Amino acid sequence: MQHWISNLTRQGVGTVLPNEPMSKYTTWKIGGPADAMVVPENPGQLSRLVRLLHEEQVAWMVVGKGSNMLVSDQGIRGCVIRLGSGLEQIEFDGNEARAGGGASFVRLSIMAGKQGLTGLEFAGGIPGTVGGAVYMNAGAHGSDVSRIFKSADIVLETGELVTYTAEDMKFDYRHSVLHEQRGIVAKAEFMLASGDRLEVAAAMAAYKDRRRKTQPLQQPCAGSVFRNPPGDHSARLIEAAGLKGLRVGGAEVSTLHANFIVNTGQATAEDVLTLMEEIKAAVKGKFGVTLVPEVFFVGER
Ligand SMILES: Cc1cc2nc3c(=O)[nH]c(=O)nc-3n(C[C@H](O)[C@H](O)[C@H](O)COP(=O)(O)OP(=O)(O)OC[C@H]3O[C@@H](n4cnc5c(N)ncnc54)[C@H](O)[C@@H]3O)c2cc1C
Ligand SMILES: NC(=O)C1=CN([C@@H]2O[C@H](COP(=O)(O)OP(=O)(O)OC[C@H]3O[C@@H](n4cnc5c(N)ncnc54)[C@H](OP(=O)(O)O)[C@@H]3O)[C@@H](O)[C@H]2O)C=CC1
Ligand SMILES: C=C(O[C@H]1[C@H](O)[C@@H](CO)O[C@H](OP(=O)(O)OP(=O)(O)OC[C@H]2O[C@@H](n3ccc(=O)[nH]c3=O)[C@H](O)[C@@H]2O)[C@@H]1NC(C)=O)C(=O)O
Repeated sequence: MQHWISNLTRQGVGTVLPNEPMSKYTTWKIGGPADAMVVPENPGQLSRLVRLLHEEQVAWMVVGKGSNMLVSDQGIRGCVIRLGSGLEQIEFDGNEARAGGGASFVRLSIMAGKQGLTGLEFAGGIPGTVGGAVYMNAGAHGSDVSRIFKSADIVLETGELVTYTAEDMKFDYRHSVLHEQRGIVAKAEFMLASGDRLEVAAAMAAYKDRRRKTQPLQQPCAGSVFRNPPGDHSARLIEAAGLKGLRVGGAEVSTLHANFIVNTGQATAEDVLTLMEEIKAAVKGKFGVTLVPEVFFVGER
């Protein structure tokens, strides 16, 4: 076992899982092993873990629910951090919601609705963590995280804990400052408004119904594969290029939604990457538009 892995085991910074298959932690169900996954159970363990990795110069990354991530078949060299139960708590204080970075974003939205709070209805079908949603400025149905975000406690690469406001986060379409400055969202606060419980529930049910009809929720996928180009929809371009149903190995352009790639059973990361390249080439050739991936490819290739 590598020195740093046995060292982490001794340091009490959370559960250490050597050689952990990442396919268990991605919604595509794809990905080779991480050298080690570490699951800190509380903010203190998280800070100490990041500080130790920094001191030992071990490469690390954080995974939420792996719903926007393509992990290489060779897996990930270094440490993958996944937030444990003490970083999944959700609480409400008046119109404010506070959630650990590892909390389910869907669960947060459902609980907010039950409290009679409005603002998180859009999150009902986004199957990630609060940390992943803040990192991505996740959004749907005309809203996104930036509209309700108040602040976040973030552990920086050095282990230092900072509190970032909405301005600090530099939110944009599927973008936050964390794309340039590495850090882990340990906790986030959202400012909601008091609303009508029944109206919130009805809006969420309508969004859910629309998703069921337009997105392949029953097949392993990672949501939209490509960002939308300004003023257009990647799905429209991919469908118009005649690519629905196109397959490479076990990866297929969804026949329901053209910007989703589904794992039909045994897809590898290479299958998905090759299919993405074919889609990009066809759309560029036909419409002159360069599609930009929304999903992150991580690991060794
Ligand atoms: C069926 C389906 C529907 C979807 N619909 C939508 C949608 O409508 N709108 C939308 O925006 N997205 C959608 N997505 C994509 C995805 O759910 C979102 O991007 C989500 O916010 C990712 O969260 P995650 O926890 O799974 O992040 P992951 O995929 O685990 O990670 C994504 C990125 O966030 C980083 N990250 C994760 N946790 C943290 C943390 N605590 N601190 C700092 N960085 C972190 C990771 O390092 C990585 O770079 C959909 C996906 C699926 C499968
Ligand atoms: N295709 C894929 O690869 C994946 C798709 N998904 C989809 O994403 C969505 C969220 O997934 P996940 O984060 O894992 O949460 P869950 O599916 O675990 O949802 C947790 C609970 O919330 C309920 N729920 C989910 N969405 C809504 C909503 N919009 N309004 C009200 N209640 C809701 C669920 O009810 P109920 O059981 O009735 O839905 C369930 O009781 C689900 O629709 C799921 O099917 C999730 C992961 C991977
Ligand atoms: C799923 C994601 O977010 C989704 C989010 O759920 C939905 C709903 O708000 O709006 C975006 O999709 P989208 O632009 O494809 O929205 P949809 O409403 O599904 O489709 C838009 C339009 O594209 C066209 N369309 C869609 C699907 C398809 O197979 N073919 C097609 O031509 C239709 O004209 C449709 O009206 C987000 N995607 C991006 C890249 O911005 C994600 O980011 O992972």
